Amino acid sequence: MADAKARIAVLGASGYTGSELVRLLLRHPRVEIVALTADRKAGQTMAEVFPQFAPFHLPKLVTIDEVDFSGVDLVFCALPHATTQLVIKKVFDAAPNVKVVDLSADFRLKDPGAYEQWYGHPHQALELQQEAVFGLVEIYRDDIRKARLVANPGCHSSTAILPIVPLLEAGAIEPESIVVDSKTGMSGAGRSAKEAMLFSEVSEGIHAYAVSGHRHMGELDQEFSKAAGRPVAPMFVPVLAPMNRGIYATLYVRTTGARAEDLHSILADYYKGEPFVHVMPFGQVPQSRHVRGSNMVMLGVVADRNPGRAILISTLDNLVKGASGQAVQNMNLVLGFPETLGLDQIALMP
Ligand SMILES: NC(=O)C1=CN([C@@H]2O[C@H](COP(=O)(O)OP(=O)(O)OC[C@H]3O[C@@H](n4cnc5c(N)ncnc54)[C@H](OP(=O)(O)O)[C@@H]3O)[C@@H](O)[C@H]2O)C=CC1
Ligand SMILES: CC(=O)N[C@@H](CCC(=O)OP(=O)(O)O)C(=O)O
Repeated sequence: MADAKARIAVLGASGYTGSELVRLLLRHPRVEIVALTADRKAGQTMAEVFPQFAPFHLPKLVTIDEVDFSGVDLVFCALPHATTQLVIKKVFDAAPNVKVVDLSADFRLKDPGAYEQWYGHPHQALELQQEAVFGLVEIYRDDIRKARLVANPGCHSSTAILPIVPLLEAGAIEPESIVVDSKTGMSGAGRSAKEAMLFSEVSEGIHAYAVSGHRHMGELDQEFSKAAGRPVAPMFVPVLAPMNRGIYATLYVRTTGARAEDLHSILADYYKGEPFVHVMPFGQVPQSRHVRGSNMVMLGVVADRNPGRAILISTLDNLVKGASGQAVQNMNLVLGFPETLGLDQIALMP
């Protein structure tokens, strides 16, 4: 784009990922927010819903039907799963040249059967499902630059795919051995979460959920199988931890003969020069607070006492690199901006 600012709409701005987008976009030098939508909160101002935005001039929250998409360059869609398919179809009908970055799970799975298996209903926008590009920049950068519709990956999935895919591509780990233990903060459940997310239900404790099959398994199967060149079905258990933000995954693998140090070298080479993936020195362990509020992913590789096994640690902020930061990174590529623009936040510590 020339020097004019890109006109941005955020659908679902009254939710957690939508408001995180607004936080990031307000500091982005090449964009202008022209529309913000909500459902139950339509008619309110952003400052009424999120007082931290009171000092900023922002459009009022409206319903999606009130947005004129012909005046928009890029739409972020931060709506619940399933709602999104029909909304994006309508957006493209109204404005075929608009770009869309979708934060929901609706366009991540390429195989319609896999979508139906994990989400319980047939996909309602099959052509768009095939058109969408999986929005994990470090793996699909070139495809994303050319995309009209980018499907931001899930937060658990991003955390696991980033350390595992390079190792599978290198043939350095046994695909059948992968175990992903992924702890998540509560904001992952969204702002309209119900009783199970109350402070009194979640604080001072920790528990696994969706143990017999979490829908992000579909994304892991898809991306791991592609990297390995054959079907892979990892073990994956999500765990809810009493923190607001963050995904902290410990991943266990058996190697195909490589030492843990070799796995570390593969990851360090793969992510050399990547602005948002930091591979820690061998044996060092990142913490979730090292990435909180930033678009960074931190990876650690530790040797197991058994030389044929290794432990990987991967952590990111579910609302930044796991959602809205990743989405802005995608927007930067789609609109031809420098990839890191507006994403220079350093983690909040403590
Ligand atoms: N939270 C996270 O860490 C992550 C979330 N995601 C995905 O991003 C998307 C948004 O998640 P999140 O921000 O957490 O969700 P929230 O529940 O916090 O926000 C949902 C937003 O969508 C609006 N909305 C709800 N139902 C409708 C509807 N039927 N029509 C139009 N608008 C509607 C809500 O409006 P109102 O407030 O007025 O009801 C709100 O603005 C989801 O698909 C989620 O899976 C992806 C990665 C990480
Ligand atoms: C704590 C919690 O409930 N987390 C959500 C994951 C949120 C996310 O990133 O995934 P989607 O974008 O696919 O919704 C879950 O496990 O379903």
